[in-house]
Amino acid sequence: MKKLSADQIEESLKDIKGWAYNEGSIWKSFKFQDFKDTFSIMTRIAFECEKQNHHPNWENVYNNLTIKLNTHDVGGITQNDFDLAKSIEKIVNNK
Ligand SMILES: C[C@H](O)[C@H](O)[C@H]1CNC2=NC(N)=NC(=O)C2=N1
Repeated sequence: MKKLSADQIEESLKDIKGWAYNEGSIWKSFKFQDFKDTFSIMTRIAFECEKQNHHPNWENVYNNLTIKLNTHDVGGITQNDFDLAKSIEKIVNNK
């Protein structure tokens, strides 16, 4: 997988609402109803990550979930990060 340039990252971010680039990752914070909802969505995301063999850095505090994506294999952002971000949006938006 090829590392994306800053311009390519900027362009790809336009397709995923609420995601931004910071310090080597693309990231977004989510807030859900309660812990049960949050963890259930995390479980669904986890299965999708296994399918894509691409895994998030994430932090959960009660009903808050912050997800940071990067490709540690290449030390940057790749298309894999944007593919996973789009899948996460589908799961979160129940599509
Ligand atoms: C060996 C294994 O396939 C790789 O380490 C995969 C697994 N999941 C991964 N997840 C993420 N986010 N970045 C990677 O570079 C990555 N690499």
